[in-house]
Amino acid sequence: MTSGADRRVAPPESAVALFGDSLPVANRFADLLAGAGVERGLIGPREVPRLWERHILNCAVVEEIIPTGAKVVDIGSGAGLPGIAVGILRPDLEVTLLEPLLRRTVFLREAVELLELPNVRVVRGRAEEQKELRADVVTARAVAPLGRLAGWALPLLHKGGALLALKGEQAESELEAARADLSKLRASVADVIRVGEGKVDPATTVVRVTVTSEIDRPAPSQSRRAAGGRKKRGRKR
Ligand SMILES: C[S@@+](CC[C@H](N)C(=O)[O-])C[C@H]1O[C@@H](n2cnc3c(N)ncnc32)[C@H](O)[C@@H]1O
Repeated sequence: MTSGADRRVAPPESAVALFGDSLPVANRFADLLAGAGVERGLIGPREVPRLWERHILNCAVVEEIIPTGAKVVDIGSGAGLPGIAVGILRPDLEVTLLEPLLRRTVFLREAVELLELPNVRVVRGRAEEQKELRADVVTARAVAPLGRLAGWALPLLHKGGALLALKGEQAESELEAARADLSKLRASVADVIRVGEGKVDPATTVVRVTVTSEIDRPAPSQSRRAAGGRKKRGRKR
């Protein structure tokens, strides 16, 4: 994978302060995005000068509202945002990068290996098709409108878990527009919060949707039927 050394963008002071001892790894990630990320079309070349502020730092600060040791699923990770940025900063988290496109999962697997991130793994697939994945926190940036995203994310969450959707300045109006959809999905409370104040400018706007109910599990008789399709006829005794 090309390192992007020729397009290297020096980390700003804010990155030095935020990443601390992890700065060399974050720096390697920035180089990968500027190199292979641009060459393979995962990041636009015009993003390179603003890789740190607009992408890596903007995403990494979400860690502020992720509990210690949480299982995190990053839906539509793309080039690893926010999943890899958060995984670098928080080795206590178990991060799954969920991405359907092969080209992107190849990049993500190479990046995770090169950056030596044992707490980050890559799963290829669409969020709405996941049967086994469960999480304490789901993150997503620039993947889908809030109502649709919540429809994919909420079934993956444990009770008390939260979807953290990184949104721009339209976050409040997007949340209002999605309230009816949210109320149909699963009992939840939603708010808009700003994270990274004083660390990144502008601060990152997050719509947080916290689930307050257990995951609906089909009753055993229903699940047997669902698994087998038609109801099995027993031999008559
Ligand atoms: C615009 S990109 C954003 C990538 C990254 N999150 C970022 O902020 O740079 C949207 C990503 O969502 C992925 N995606 C689209 N539909 C998806 C789905 N149903 N489940 C999971 N990922 C999906 C796409 O393949 C793409 O990588």
